[in-house]
Order: sequence, then C-alpha cells, then structure tokens
Amino acid sequence: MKITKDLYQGSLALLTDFYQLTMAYAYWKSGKAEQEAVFNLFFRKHPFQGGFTLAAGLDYVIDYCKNFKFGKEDIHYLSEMKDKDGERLFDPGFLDYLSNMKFTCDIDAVEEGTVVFPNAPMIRVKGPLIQCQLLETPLLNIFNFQTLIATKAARINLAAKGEPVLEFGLRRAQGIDGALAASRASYIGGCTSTSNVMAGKLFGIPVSGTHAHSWIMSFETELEAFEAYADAFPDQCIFLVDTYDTLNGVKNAIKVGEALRSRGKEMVGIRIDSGDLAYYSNKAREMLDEAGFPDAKIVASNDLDEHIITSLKGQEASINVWGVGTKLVTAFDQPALGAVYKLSAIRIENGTYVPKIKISQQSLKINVPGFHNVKRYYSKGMAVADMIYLEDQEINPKGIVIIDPIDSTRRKRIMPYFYQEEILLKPIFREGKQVYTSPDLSTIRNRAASQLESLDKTHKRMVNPHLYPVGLEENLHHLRTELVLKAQKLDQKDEK
Ligand SMILES: Nc1ncnc2c1ncn2[C@@H]1O[C@H](COP(=O)(O)OP(=O)(O)OP(=O)(O)O)[C@@H](O)[C@H]1O
Ligand SMILES: O=P(O)(O)OC[C@H]1O[C@H](OP(=O)(O)OP(=O)(O)O)[C@H](O)[C@@H]1O
Ligand SMILES: O=C(O)c1cccnc1
Repeated sequence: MKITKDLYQGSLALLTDFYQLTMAYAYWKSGKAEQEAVFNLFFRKHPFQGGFTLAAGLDYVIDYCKNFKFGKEDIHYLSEMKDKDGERLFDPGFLDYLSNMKFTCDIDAVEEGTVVFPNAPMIRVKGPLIQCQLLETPLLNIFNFQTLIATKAARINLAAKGEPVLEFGLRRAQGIDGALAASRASYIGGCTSTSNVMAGKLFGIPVSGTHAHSWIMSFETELEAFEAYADAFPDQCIFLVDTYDTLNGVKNAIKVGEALRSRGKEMVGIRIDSGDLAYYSNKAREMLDEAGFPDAKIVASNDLDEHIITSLKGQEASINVWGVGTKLVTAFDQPALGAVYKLSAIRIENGTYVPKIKISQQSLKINVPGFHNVKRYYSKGMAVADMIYLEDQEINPKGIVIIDPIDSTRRKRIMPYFYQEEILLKPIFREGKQVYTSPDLSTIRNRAASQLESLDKTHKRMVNPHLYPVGLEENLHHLRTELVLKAQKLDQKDEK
C-alpha cells in the first residue's frame, strides 16, 4: 500500500457509499439522472451538549467538487463489478455516462468559521439528481468531521479564555487525513498552533512544540538534558519538568534559566504533563517568581479538554498555555456530528419545483422542505435569531414570526427594521463554476472569532446553554405542516 504516493490516483469520485452508485445507476436507467433536485446538509443537535456549532470544511468541499470526475481507473474498477450471477453490475452505457459526467451543480454554503444551529442548512446543492446524490457521502464526510473538530476547538479555546491553546493531537488522531483535517479545523476554532508539521506546511498553520520525556531520559541527569536543550535552542526553551520530580524539575529549569540569562537569553517557560496541575502550577509559579522569572510561562498538558481547563481555572491554577491533543482531535466525548443530507425539492416536467418531505415519528427528524436559505438577524452586532425561509416567497417586512421547527408553540417575533441581517448561504458554485474565492486560513479563523463574539455568552456556556432561537418563516412553516398532514393522509390510504 502506497500512502505517500498516488493513493487516490488523482480521483476521489469513488470515495462514496456503494448505494450512491447503485442509485446513480438506477436514476440513469429510469431516465431520472438529469432531473433537477435540491438537497440540504444540516445537523439536528449541537455536539458536546453545547449551544453552538462552528462550521468548517468548505474549502475541502470546493476542492472535491472542482475535481469531481470519474477517472479511467475508477471506471475500470466499476466495470469489473459483478452481480450475484457473475454478470456485469453496471451497463457500459452507464459507465460511459459517468466518465463523461461534468460537475454542473449550484452550491450555496455557509462560510467556514460561521456559527451554525440545528436544522438550518449549512450546504444547499441544486442540480441533476444523479450529481446531487453522488455528493451526499463526501460532503457529509468532510463537513461532519471538520465542523465537529472546529466546534471542539472553539469550546476548548473559550474555556482557556484567550490564553494560547497548542494543538498536540497528531499521534492520537484518526489516521493521516483525520490528523491533517483536525489540525486545520482546530486552528479555525481558535488554537494558536499545531505540533503537526505537515499541517504547518500544507495549510500555513504556525507550528510549535516543546520536548518529550525521552529527551530527558536520554541523559544521565535532568539538568544535563535542560542544559543541552538550552544550547540547541537558547531562544525557545520550554523545559518539561515532570520526568522525575516536578518541583525539583522546576529548580533545574531555574538553574538553566539563570545560565541562559547570563548569556543574554531568556527561557520561555516550563511544561507540566502529570500530577495535580493546579497544585504543581501554583508551586512552580511561586518558585519562578521568587527566582526572578515572573514572565516564564507555565504550559500544562495531559488529557486536557474544555471541562478540565474550566476546572483548573476555577482552582486558580497558574497555567498560561494549554497543550491539548487527544480529546481535541478525537472530539471527545462525541465521535460524530451526525449531520445529514436530505432531498428537499425536485423539479417536475412543467418546470416547477415540488417541495419534498420525509415523515418521521420523531418530529425532530422531519426535514424542512423547499428551496430555502437562512437569514441571521443582528442587533448591535449580536446575533438574535436565525430564520429559515423560502427563497421565492415575499417576507412581510413589518414583522416576522419565526416558528420553532420542533415545537410550533415556540415562536419569536422579529422586527427587521431594528436589525441588521446576513444571508448565511453564500453562492459557491453556479452551474459547476466556482463563483466564491475561499479566504485564507487566518481570515477564516478571524471570522470564527468574530462570529463567536457575536453570540451571547449564555449560548456559549458549557453546562445547559441557553437555546438560540432558530425558526421557520411563517410561509415555510405552513408549507411544512401542510406537507406533513398530506403525507400522513397518504400513508393511511396506503394502509387500507
Ligand atoms: N487539579 C486538577 N483538577 C482537575 N483535573 C486535573 C487536575 N490536575 C490534573 N487533572 C487532570 O486529571 C487527569 C489525571 O490523569 P492521570 O491520573 O492519568 O494523570 P497523572 O496522575 O498525571 O498520570 P500520568 O503520569 O499517567 O499522566 C488528567 O486528565 C489531568 O488533565
Ligand atoms: O494528553 P494529550 O491531550 O493527548 O496531549 C498530548 C500528550 O502527548 C504527549 O505525551 P504522550 O501522551 O505521548 O505520553 P504520556 O501521556 O505518557 O506522557 C504529551 O506529553 C501530552 O501529554
Ligand atoms: O511539543 C510538545 O510538547 C508536544 C507535542 C506533541 C504531543 N505532546 C507534546
């Protein structure tokens, strides 16, 4: 297996679930392949029992769509697939169709670094049914993961209250692409740097790090190890003090810090990676201050997450920098976001779009029908509510009522005159042509920071966050209710 060369043979078209291809074939065979459809990608519940989600992954989606093409090897692989009678599974005419297929969809999506809420689309795809369908799995794969990690990173950074969070996750990440995508999403979510050098090279994320216990253990004594490190990196010394005895380690760090100072250099700080981090950081702070190193930083690491960081802050630990790996890049303790991709409208012969709904016993799982978008209202820079609305319907400018999609008794009145508004789904592709330029990663990271700023702190707290209002505009609410009632009646007819 070559992982360093040609693994994907230049094409990601087969990075999909098999059923997308069987459906694609059946669409083609039944003459529906080119019928226009609308799909929406959204999630139903915030991860980590939180009150917000931070979108990430659009740049990967753009790249995927731009390169959406079945290569020669892909077609060859499909041509060799057999059914249970040993016959070719796919008709050569279909494979021909696939090999000539060009991406021609319209895509609208929230920009990376946008704060998003349940049931509102993050991506809307409009185009030939077969293409929309084939995009389901890769779009979900990309958005589910990166959005989850960006959200986790945002939570960890909120807990650190502006102090630097260094992402240390590579060794514990879910494979190679998982690690790279996680480093990128963590940076969007507010991390200061990554330990993953390849992520630094590929995405321009600042790279930083300290040293490991193995460095200390390779010397006779800890002091010698610190001295040798100080020789190699006199301007970048963060000494890991807990290999043998943490407080003795701090003493050794101070000794080497003094020697550095006599050479006109300053140690950056120490790292503590075990034990009671509140106790040891406070002791270390006292010792460093007394020795004349009040500016030396104390880095903490060891299975940290937003909850432990919040607890350590509550204990007034003297930690200035947070090294976070495993629980960030594996999205502890929620392994997936659970976003879905649902058909919401289909175009019929007379050119009109028919809104579509999927009925479920759980009202949470009934999708939002039609061709819709999301508008966010702001008051004095703070987000007050999101409205999901049908793009082709007039909205009463004097007063809007938005209705909770799960519980229609929950309603909020919006006076658009008093608010600024932002349409959240931005045009990304038109008929397969890219019409959006991705900002660079630091611009995306700044957008994430200002989006989080625009969200009231009650939605950002870790425990029982206040629910941010997201509702359907009245016309859309009525359409959805009507379709649900109609579908239920149809169901009853079926049973008879
Ligand atoms: N004062 C504290 N309050 C809350 N949690 C803490 C505190 N100090 C450390 N922790 C966390 O408690 C956990 C300690 O785990 P564990 O007991 O495995 O670490 P340890 O004692 O340092 O052992 P090891 O050397 O194996 O890392 C870590 O997740 C750490 O971040
Ligand atoms: O705890 P994380 O959030 O994943 O942060 C990264 C960890 O990776 C390193 O040690 P490693 O886990 O390799 O070994 P150790 O825990 O036994 O020191 C480092 O010392 C951190 O503890
Ligand atoms: O640079 C570090 O201190 C580091 C990097 C990866 C994992 N743990 C720590």
